[in-house]
Amino acid sequence: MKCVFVCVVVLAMLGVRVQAFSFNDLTDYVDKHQEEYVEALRDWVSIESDSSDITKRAELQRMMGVVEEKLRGMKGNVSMMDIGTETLEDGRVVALPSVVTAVFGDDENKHTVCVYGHVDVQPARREDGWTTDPYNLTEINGNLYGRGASDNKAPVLAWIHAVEAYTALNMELPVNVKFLIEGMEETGSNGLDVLVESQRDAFFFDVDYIVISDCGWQSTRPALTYGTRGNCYFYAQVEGPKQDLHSGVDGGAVIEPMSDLIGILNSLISASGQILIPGVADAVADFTEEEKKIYEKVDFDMETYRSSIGVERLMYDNKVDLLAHMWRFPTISIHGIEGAFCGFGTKTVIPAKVTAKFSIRQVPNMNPAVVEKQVTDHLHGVFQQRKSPNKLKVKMIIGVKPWLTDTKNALYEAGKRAVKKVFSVEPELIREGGTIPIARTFQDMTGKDIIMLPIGGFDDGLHSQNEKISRYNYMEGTKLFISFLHEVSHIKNN
Ligand SMILES: CC(C)C[C@H](N)C(=O)NCC(=O)O
Repeated sequence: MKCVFVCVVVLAMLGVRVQAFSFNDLTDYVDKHQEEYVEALRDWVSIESDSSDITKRAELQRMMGVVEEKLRGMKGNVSMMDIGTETLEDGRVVALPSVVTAVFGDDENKHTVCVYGHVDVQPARREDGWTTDPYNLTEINGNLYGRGASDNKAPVLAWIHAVEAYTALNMELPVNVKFLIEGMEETGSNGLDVLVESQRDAFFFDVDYIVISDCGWQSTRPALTYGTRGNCYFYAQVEGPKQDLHSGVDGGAVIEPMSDLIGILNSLISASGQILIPGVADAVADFTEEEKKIYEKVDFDMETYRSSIGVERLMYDNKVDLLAHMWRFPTISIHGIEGAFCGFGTKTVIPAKVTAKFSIRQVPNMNPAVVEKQVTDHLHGVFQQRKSPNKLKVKMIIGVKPWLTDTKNALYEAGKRAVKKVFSVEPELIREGGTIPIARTFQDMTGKDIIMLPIGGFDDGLHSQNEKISRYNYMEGTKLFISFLHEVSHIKNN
């Protein structure tokens, strides 16, 4: 408190008036700066910071520099943390993008909140079926379309703008705020867990709470998220002839790698979504009656969801089972096959080497190391039965554990009050089917309380064509973060 008093006196002597907290002034500030916020998002979206494409690594590093510059401009204590290198499939060693950290305030009488976010994106090309240029933010009917708009550039900007609003109005930040912004989230947060471990007694020493806004609501109702699934991402490669062959000339003479690959992929999952790999489902935590009751109450309209994603029928015909399979059961998705013919036209090739990419979402109490062995043994077993002369290689590329927390604590209460203040409704408590790789690391390595405070809409189309965030969610989300910081400052020390 003494420190706060001294600061106020010094600022008064310098003729700077410290304004008392006024939520209305802060929200007016956000409303008046809407266009600037949209322009900032436009600048960020224009950078193709795709972490999965090594040819875009310079752009990704430029993106990290833009974040650094913005935070420096706000007079934060900013660092660009080097997180080492990664070795690519072809053996090349390349630098990982720097992680940006920034510190606003070090008042030991205040709580310290660490905001985690990422500014890398999934790939996007106009030809994928986008109606607008994915890297040129385009507003249509109140929605801001662009790759990374919702995942996770607008939420990161909203956090920055929340802090900026306090300082621009000479209003004291109610808590110390630290930022940790990375550029590899979409590909498993490579290098970040090592950084978190090494910073446990440095950057994290005074952090009380970690907040993540890298997810979305389940409906139009604001939500607080208390669980994410993990992910095990696999490559399965079948290699046959020394080069591609002609299916007319050579077809019939060779056992085709693609047929082998499709054959083994077909052994992963049944038509009704049941995982067929022995042992994988055994570790899954029991689905309790208590949990079912929670899911029954979730404000989620299956029909709205079904039509928003454009399918005829969903895998389950009741809300509880559907939510359970989106949030708390493992699922297998087959993403693509490298080396396979996938262009326009009717090329009649026999591909010589094909690599399938698939992933298995992880839930409590699965263990990626165990899943890796189960999948590898299973695929080799099925492949062996085919008696193929081709070669199979199976490799787990990403192995991330799920995250789950208890919401009965002061942090979630602060989140609830913040939502109520801005949206005049109680938030929904939801889980998330996607993966935030570092969430579990934060939990295990720092032991800090974590909250997920999403501002994305349920229909934002993350990773898909026409990803967007609504102007409403972006602006009200900024107000939510302002309110949250204020509410956290009221948490009593134990
Ligand atoms: C909805 C997810 C938690 C958002 C996240 N940024 C993400 O896409 N993570 C990677 C994933 O594949 O889930």
